[in-house]
Amino acid sequence: SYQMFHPLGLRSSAISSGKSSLTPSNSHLGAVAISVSEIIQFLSSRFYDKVLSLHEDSATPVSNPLLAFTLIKRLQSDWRNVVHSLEASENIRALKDGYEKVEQDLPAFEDLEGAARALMRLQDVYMLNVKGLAQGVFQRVTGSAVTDLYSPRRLFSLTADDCFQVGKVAYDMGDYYHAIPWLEEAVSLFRGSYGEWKTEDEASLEDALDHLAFAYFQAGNVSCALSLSREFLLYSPDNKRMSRNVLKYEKLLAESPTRVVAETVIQRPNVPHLQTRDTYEGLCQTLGSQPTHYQIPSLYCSYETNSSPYLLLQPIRKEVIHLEPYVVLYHDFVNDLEAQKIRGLAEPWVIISGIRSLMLQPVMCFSAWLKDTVDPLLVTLDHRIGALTGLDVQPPYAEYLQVVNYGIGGHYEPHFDHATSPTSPLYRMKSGNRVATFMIYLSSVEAGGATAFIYANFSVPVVKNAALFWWNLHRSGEGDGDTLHAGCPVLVGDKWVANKWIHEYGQEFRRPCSSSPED
Ligand SMILES: O=C(O)CCC(=O)C(=O)O
Ligand SMILES: [Fe+2]
Repeated sequence: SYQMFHPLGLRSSAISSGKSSLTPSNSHLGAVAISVSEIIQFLSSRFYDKVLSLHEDSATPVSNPLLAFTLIKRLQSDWRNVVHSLEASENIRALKDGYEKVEQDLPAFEDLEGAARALMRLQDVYMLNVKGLAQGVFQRVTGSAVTDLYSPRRLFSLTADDCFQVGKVAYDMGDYYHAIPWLEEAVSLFRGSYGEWKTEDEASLEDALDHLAFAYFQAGNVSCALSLSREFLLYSPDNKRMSRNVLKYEKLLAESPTRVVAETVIQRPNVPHLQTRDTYEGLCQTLGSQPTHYQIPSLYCSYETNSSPYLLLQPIRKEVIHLEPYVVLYHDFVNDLEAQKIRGLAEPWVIISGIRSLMLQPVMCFSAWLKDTVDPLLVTLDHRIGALTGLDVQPPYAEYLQVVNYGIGGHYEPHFDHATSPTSPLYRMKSGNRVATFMIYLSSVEAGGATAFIYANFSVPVVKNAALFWWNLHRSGEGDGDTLHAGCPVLVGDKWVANKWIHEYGQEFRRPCSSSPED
């Protein structure tokens, strides 16, 4: 029996999934998907079908001599004729025209760069193994221990060219710490598929060897650089530059043979918050590291009514997570419908671009401010927050609800919610500093995304529908330095939170001041 061939490098999967499952609200990506699917439909209705029909019944055993002849003829000349026909060139023109129409809406190189950096951040924070990532699994490797951080239902592996592009982004930034493992993976995958050229690939085994050799050289590992350069010359023996490199590396090694064994430890590139980075990443990995209630009796769970008639009817389960700073989690503060409704209200403002929201650049999140007049639900929530905390959350004593959406790799660097400088724009509301934060988790995430309190040394996993409350200021009005916190990168999933920031004014009788800075 004969194998099916797909012309034009189109895979059957790409054709059958013409109109992808993306929703129209996912603006750019949706628009692209529809246009591309039109092109594919155009191709499939004419050219593709024609070639397909040439191969019909080719899987059934050939017993009829006429059939045998026509089958051989189809494969020998008909297919070639169709491919070289005028019709084929018309189709290729249609494909190009369609591409040019959508080209400016497609992701730019900066988007690819941002996505690659997001992958590397996930790799760092969760100590993910590159080989595993390339195979579609999310494993943390510490020493010889391997932990599955997330088990996807469907494995989605990366190609050699995918790994090369990630490595290249790091390489171009002089970040050999990240470039090396990704280029290693690219080299190993390219080696395994040598000779199977893919139309969509930009790089080849030679490119990967070339970059990896130079990355090793830059990192001080001359012997690796030498053996990779020699391998390169097996494929491209005429490359003058590489021949010169090989001579240079050989000379270096001859001059100082100790380089052969020298283990070079490459440093991870400096990132902001270096001093707090290790604690932060450790807290993100443990996904909720607050001490258990058995260990510290002062931490407890209770049903909160706060003597409010509103809450007597429907008490909310309160879990005290930490005492200094005082952090509590209110379970089921909202229900699924309410959470969905708030996400929906914010969505038009949050989704700037389907593609860009998939993997985002530095701040890594999009936010929307929802005024109480937008929907009665916001007023209900204000009442609920007020009843629960005993604080006045009417404007101007609290800000509008801020809804934040994090894409994959999205995170929020360590920060304080309160103003730490007298010139902060937070004082424009003329109601003082942000005395407290009330943060609602509007979605669950599959992996990652915990809220980490760096100096206080604990983290809270995302608990859908729960709300986290903490005081940002001491009773004296001074900022509580121990509230430094961060949103850990989202490994898998779509994280949504809503913040209600409560200000100092309006709370004078609800949270009386004290001159003791410890309070
Ligand atoms: O997303 C988180 O877990 C933290 C968010 C946060 O700190 C903020 O929005 O100010
Ligand atoms: Fe915050």
